[in-house]
Amino acid sequence: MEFNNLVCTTSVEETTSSGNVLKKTVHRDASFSLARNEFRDVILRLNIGKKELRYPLRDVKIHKKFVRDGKATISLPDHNVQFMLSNCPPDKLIMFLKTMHTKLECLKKKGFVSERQKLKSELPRMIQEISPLTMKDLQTVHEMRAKEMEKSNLFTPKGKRKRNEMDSDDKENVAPKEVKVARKLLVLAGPSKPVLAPVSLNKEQNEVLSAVMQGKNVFFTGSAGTGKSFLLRRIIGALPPQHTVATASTGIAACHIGGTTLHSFAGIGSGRAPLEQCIELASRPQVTQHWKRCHHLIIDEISMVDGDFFDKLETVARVIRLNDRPFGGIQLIVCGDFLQLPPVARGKYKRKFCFQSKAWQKAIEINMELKEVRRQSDKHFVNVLQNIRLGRCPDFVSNTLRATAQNNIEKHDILATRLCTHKDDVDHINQFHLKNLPGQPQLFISTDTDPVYEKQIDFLSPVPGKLELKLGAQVMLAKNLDVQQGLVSGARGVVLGFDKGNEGLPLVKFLSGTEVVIKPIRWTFKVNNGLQLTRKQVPLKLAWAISIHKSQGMTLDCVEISLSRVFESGQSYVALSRAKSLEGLRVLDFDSRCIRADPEVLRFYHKLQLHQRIQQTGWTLKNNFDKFTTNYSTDEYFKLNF
Ligand SMILES: Nc1ncnc2c1ncn2[C@@H]1O[C@H](COP(=O)(O)OP(=O)(O)OP(=O)(O)O)[C@@H](O)[C@H]1O
Ligand SMILES: [Mg+2]
Repeated sequence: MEFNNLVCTTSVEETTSSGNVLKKTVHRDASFSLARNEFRDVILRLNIGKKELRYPLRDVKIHKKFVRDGKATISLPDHNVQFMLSNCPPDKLIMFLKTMHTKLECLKKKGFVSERQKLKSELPRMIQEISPLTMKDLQTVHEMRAKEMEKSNLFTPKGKRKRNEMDSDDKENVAPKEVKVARKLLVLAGPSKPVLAPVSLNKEQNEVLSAVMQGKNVFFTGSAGTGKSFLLRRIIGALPPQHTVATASTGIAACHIGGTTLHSFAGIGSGRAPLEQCIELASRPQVTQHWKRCHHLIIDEISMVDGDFFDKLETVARVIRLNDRPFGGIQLIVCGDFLQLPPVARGKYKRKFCFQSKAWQKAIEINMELKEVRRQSDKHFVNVLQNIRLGRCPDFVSNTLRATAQNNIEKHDILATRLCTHKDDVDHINQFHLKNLPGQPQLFISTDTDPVYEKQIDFLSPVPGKLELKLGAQVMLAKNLDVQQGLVSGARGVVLGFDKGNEGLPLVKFLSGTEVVIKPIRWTFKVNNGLQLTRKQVPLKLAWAISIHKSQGMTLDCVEISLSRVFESGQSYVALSRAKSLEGLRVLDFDSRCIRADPEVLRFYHKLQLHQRIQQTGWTLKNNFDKFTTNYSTDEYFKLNF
């Protein structure tokens, strides 16, 4: 990601030396960059229209509490000026601030060239773009911080301990923030690479990102675990937050990408009312405002979005935005896997997938496919899952899955999570097991923004407002706490006790063997009327069972599946593909009849691949027509919309 051209809205405040604001101007299309002059000073450049302002940096104060929302304040007391940045792509802003801070720290270590020396200098004048952060920069800052720590007597001679004698909490607390950042970056980058090179996306993910950044309407798909949601989070981080709306078809999936549900954004209720009524609903001032402000609409788990709903959305967007282009000119970034869960069937109506809608044909410009599976590393398991995805069940697939029935996946008293086809079963299993545990239950009640929105928060939140736990309760983490320690969303554990010294918070042992007291954390949910709802709660949920529907999008440690009541195409695939490994999976009653893929979806994917092959090989339709049309009539072939 190019870090050194931060386009955003900025308010420039000229201040007195005591900080009083003398003058304030707001610029919508400002751009900040960092540069060096002939004395190696770090220069902050601000471009407003044709004007360029330059500020050599010495003392900088950064307020970054809302950096994830694309906002920050940079104060330069030496220059009596401060900049309030907003609508910055969050990831870019973070990189920019890190670079500015680290480069300045390094310069402080080397020492500034004095004004006197500058006056005497005969160096030719020059200004050049600053280089990206390197490992050397980080090491310099790391060393400086360590020295500062020593100086500030945090390591008193008496209390001095070797690092490996500390427990993990100590390590986290002792490391200053900069060192933690440095560590993280050290892990991400190879030793000789600039640290801010695009680090963690693979080639195909980067291709999607670059199509998105070119403003194309993109649909990207791929099997379960190919990193679609992972990539979406990067895409969200690269777009201006005020104009970007991240949504998903379900509350849980929306929570994975820090967004809201598509229905909540659309503001047209269930979308089943006649079009005129939907338009009326969307014409309410607050809803209209959101539609107008949205330039980039992101939708995850598109497979569960109903095609008719998608069509209505498209018309509503055009009408409300008074713009005839598809979706009223909004850029669409859509992802999901149509071979996973389909839209919920509505009575006698025939199910319509999104790709069967007129809006889809009109709007989607580029189709891309991620092929590298990241969730599972075992090639054999990946192969089994690929067959299931396509509704195939050759012998090696059924043999492999049947063999898992013998798997002993219980460890450290942590039982496998049962994935259920029906929600009622989930509640029943969890409550039954909890009740049967001896001891008093401990209740954890969330702190929500406003009890009035409890239902809405319940729908969006991955954790309940009232969480009842007991010693021995099977639990699952609902948020990434420490990726390196394996404390990620979906990680399985068991409650070992309640820490009296810590407000009675639950002490949980995880499969990795790590034992941690789980503290409440805050979730923020954006809803359509501009409100930000929050819930503060212990990030745990009961995990004897969860529904397959809610598991879509998740990565799970140890799962047990009974497929006998599967009723949807794709349901078995979603369930099985949550497991990270065959060792962490137990299929109780495998029956090849429960492996089903929707023929319409298969046809859609077939066409998609056909189209990609044509593009890749550059073959002309005319010369190679026969090779591609084995499954299609000529008519059908020419109807291909790719
Ligand atoms: N480039 C990457 N580098 C490291 N890990 C990755 C990368 N891409 C994906 N992952 C990891 O792979 C796992 C699966 O990713 P993710 O949940 O985004 O897949 P998905 O395609 O959205 O799956 P599903 O279809 O089940 O929703 C996650 O643990 C994620 O962190
Ligand atoms: Mg996903």
